[in-house]
Amino acid sequence: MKEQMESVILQCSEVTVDFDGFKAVQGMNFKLEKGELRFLIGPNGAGKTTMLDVICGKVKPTFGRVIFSGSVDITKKKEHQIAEMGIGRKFQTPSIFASLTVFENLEIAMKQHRGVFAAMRAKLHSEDRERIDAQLAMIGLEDKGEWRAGGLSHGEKQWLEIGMMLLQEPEILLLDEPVAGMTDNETEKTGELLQEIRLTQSIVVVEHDMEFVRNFASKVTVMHEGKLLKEGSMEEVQRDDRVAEVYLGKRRDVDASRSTA
Ligand SMILES: Nc1ncnc2c1ncn2[C@@H]1O[C@H](COP(=O)(O)OP(=O)(O)OP(=O)(O)O)[C@@H](O)[C@H]1O
Repeated sequence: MKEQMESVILQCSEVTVDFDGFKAVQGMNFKLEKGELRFLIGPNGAGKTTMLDVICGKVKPTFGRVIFSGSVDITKKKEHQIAEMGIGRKFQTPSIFASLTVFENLEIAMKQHRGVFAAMRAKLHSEDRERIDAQLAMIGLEDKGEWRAGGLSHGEKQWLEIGMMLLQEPEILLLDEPVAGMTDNETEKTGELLQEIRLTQSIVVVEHDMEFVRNFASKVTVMHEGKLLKEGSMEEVQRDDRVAEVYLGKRRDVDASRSTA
């Protein structure tokens, strides 16, 4: 039992979000294990992004608890405190410094994490440089460290931002549609990157691209109208009649070709 508790990194219980009388999320339960790569899917307006907003503290729930790392209820914490505790959020639009190099972007992310004194230190230690080089290799940009970040492709910018997040050493990464707008090749590489990250961290991905989900998900959570509709493997989710029903008219999302709708 104790072991089971320790393997849970995030537990959301009965989370409800009310926007002026409209319940975007209603009594949502969500449990994430350490090292999980979880996909959160559902039709438009299901409440997926709002759930990510709750977990990173951008939106405060009107009811419910979000327990991080077994003990802390983060609904009581401020957004920056939650980030410092180890929950990193990546939004759809990359927030990189376009005029700086790829290496400099990573350097800033690392120094931010270490605080203001480190940020003022002019010189990078050799171990810092090694850390950044290792990060560059992990995100597949080892040959582009000296490139201006603004000159990267869309997919590469997304990877750079993921690399910047990783240098802040989060325990959970929250990603909102990371492969939207990517080529097939970039999408595949992103899936492989997420598989590598989950060896050391936990990840929640909100995603509409069903082929991507099928290829890389082990467990999928389906939301509909602010509630949990179904949770299980992609096969289980696809076989579920209620899931098929909520996707009716959008069947291609669940069944067939790539969609980034
Ligand atoms: N700040 C807000 N004020 C009022 N309503 C909101 C606010 N943010 C979201 N909503 C509404 O809450 C519902 C859930 O939105 P949310 O963005 O969480 O859905 P989603 O599942 O992420 O959808 P999508 O896949 O289209 O991004 C929607 O009906 C949306 O219009």
